[in-house]
Amino acid sequence: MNTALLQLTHIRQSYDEHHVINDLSLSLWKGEIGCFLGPSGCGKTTALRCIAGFESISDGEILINNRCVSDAKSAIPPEKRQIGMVFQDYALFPHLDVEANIGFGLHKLARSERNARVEEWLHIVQLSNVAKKYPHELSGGQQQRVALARALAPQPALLLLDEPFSNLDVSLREQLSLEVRDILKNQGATAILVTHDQSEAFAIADKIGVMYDGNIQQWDTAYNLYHRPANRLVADFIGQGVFLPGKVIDSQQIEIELGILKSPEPLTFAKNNIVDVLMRPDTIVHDHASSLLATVTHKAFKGAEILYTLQLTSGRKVLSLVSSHYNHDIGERIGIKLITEYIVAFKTVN
Ligand SMILES: Nc1ncnc2c1ncn2[C@@H]1O[C@H](COP(=O)(O)OP(=O)(O)OP(=O)(O)O)[C@@H](O)[C@H]1O
Repeated sequence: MNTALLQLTHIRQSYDEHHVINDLSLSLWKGEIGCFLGPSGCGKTTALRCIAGFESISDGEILINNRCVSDAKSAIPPEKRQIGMVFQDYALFPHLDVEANIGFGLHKLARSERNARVEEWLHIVQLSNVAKKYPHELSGGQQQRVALARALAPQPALLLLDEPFSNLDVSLREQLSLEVRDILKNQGATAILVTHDQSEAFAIADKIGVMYDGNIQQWDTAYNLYHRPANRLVADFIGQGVFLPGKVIDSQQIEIELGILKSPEPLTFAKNNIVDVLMRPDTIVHDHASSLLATVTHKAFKGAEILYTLQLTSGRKVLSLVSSHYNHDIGERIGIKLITEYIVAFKTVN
């Protein structure tokens, strides 16, 4: 018995001759928050629209709660899929006040029950004090909270959020995405979010699908996408870093110019293979006592940390994230050491 709340199996979708979704599969479990992350045009919104039922699919199958809602031959209309939606532009009803917006999808409930549900959601999204106001009288963040409450009040099986924070300024975006995560988790809601903002995806999602050309390259936790990227596309897209050439010594060791890296698990390369090894800014750690030296060629102040660009003896450059208490000058030579839990390496492309 399949227990995923949402299951996409080899789905395809195209506009005319243009294939937008190519053989996309995923499982999202009840109570999980998923996210489609990827560059513009990779098909994130289209994938969400297929799940919502606004687009039909030409191949594969979409199941919600074990019920087929779309396949190549048939599709259940959006309003019968038990989904809630939150859009980038909030899409609130301008002629209805906050209370009426939240109560909009609750017409099947008796009036007292509906009022109680609206009251409860006003409290959850902390908008009881503006219950009688109209959307145009609210800030962007408040409007998005109303949209969230309106979508969740009817208790949908699945909530879909399309770039919900992109109209908000950066600081509010981060704060609201954490708030929304808490609300979804407290309600036990299952949700999928579309974004091209990594920090937003990291802040809110349990599982993130990095998309390219209409397919998911890796469906995984933020930690694994960053530390254990499945391929070069994911490694390049997620976080920062550079590749250094390395030589495979044996099944668990690779030599790079900074020393020998040991892998806790067997590597898939043959001895003497030349590979590209991913160096994240947190792999290169500042260490006064180290005799391994690198020259500061650039620095970007980030507040708590400084992101240094360091030139190695070979002339190659790496990044290093260092506490901003260590404020070095351009041209200074500083001690570094390597900290790696996993080795991320890919076959060198010529
Ligand atoms: N209604 C449409 N008709 C024809 N082509 C479309 C339509 N909607 C989207 N596309 C095309 O499908 C591709 C994927 O679009 P989609 O909006 O899903 O990408 P996205 O990853 O959400 O991008 P963004 O981050 O820019 O919103 C793009 O090449 C786009 O031009």
